[in-house]
Amino acid sequence: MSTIELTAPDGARATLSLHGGHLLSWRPAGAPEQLYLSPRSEFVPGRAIRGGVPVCFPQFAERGPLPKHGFARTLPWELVSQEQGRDDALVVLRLRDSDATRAHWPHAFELELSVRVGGRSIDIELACENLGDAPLQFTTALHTYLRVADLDAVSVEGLSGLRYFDSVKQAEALQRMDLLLTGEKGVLDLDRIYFGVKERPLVVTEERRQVVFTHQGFDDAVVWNPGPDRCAKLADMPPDGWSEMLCLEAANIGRPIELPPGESWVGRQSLALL
Ligand SMILES: O=P(O)(O)OC[C@H]1O[C@H](O)[C@H](O)[C@@H](O)[C@@H]1O
Repeated sequence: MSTIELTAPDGARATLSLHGGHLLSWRPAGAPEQLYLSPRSEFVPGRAIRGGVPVCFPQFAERGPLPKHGFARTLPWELVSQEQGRDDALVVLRLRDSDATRAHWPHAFELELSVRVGGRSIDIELACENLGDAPLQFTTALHTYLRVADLDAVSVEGLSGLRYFDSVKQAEALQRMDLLLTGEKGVLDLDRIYFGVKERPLVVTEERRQVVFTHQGFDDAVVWNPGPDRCAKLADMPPDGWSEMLCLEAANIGRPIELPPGESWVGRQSLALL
């Protein structure tokens, strides 16, 4: 599979795959790998990579008639540009409509994924332009798999007061506390869509490490960990893989993005290692 290596002058690095327009690895300057990539992931055309940052587009999960999470994560993307700045490195990838996309979704569109890495942060930007002459509508997510040493020691802050849909219990609930302890027994098998997160920063803490997630253009956030039982059923995950990852996804699910002809939408997820 074709991969692209980005290296900023300060040594911060990222690796992307043209398959799926998929960010596979992020190593901030002077720090180890921050993303989880399953050692059992398949890297074959037509299948999604397990880990990194899959692009869910134009449908999140099974909330519609399209294949799960849409088609963007399973198709080949093109390289548009790659450059090194004074203190960062940037790559832009593109996916345009094709026979493969029109077989599922009858729209002319251009999707661009831009990744900028430098210092202790990474910006992942997804843009969609409607190239057709009819309006289009989509849901989307940047499905980021954060690597953690031990899920039991991880907490997420920034979600208090938000409504969420619990996809495991198939029920809505309110997040009362600011702290979400991801490894707690009652919380394992965590699959929640938090609505109206907007630009609130979400802070993931694990012992002395903190990663701050900030979003622009995304209204919602998904927190997902399969837990041991569901993980055992995922052929592309090792049995204990669930304890080494936490997905924190920037998403637009509750209110699909509607684009009139010629209009564009842009969403950005930034991760900073403190
Ligand atoms: O296994 P995948 O198709 O990659 O989906 C992985 C997960 O993605 C999201 O986080 C959804 O909320 C989950 O319900 C889903 O299980």
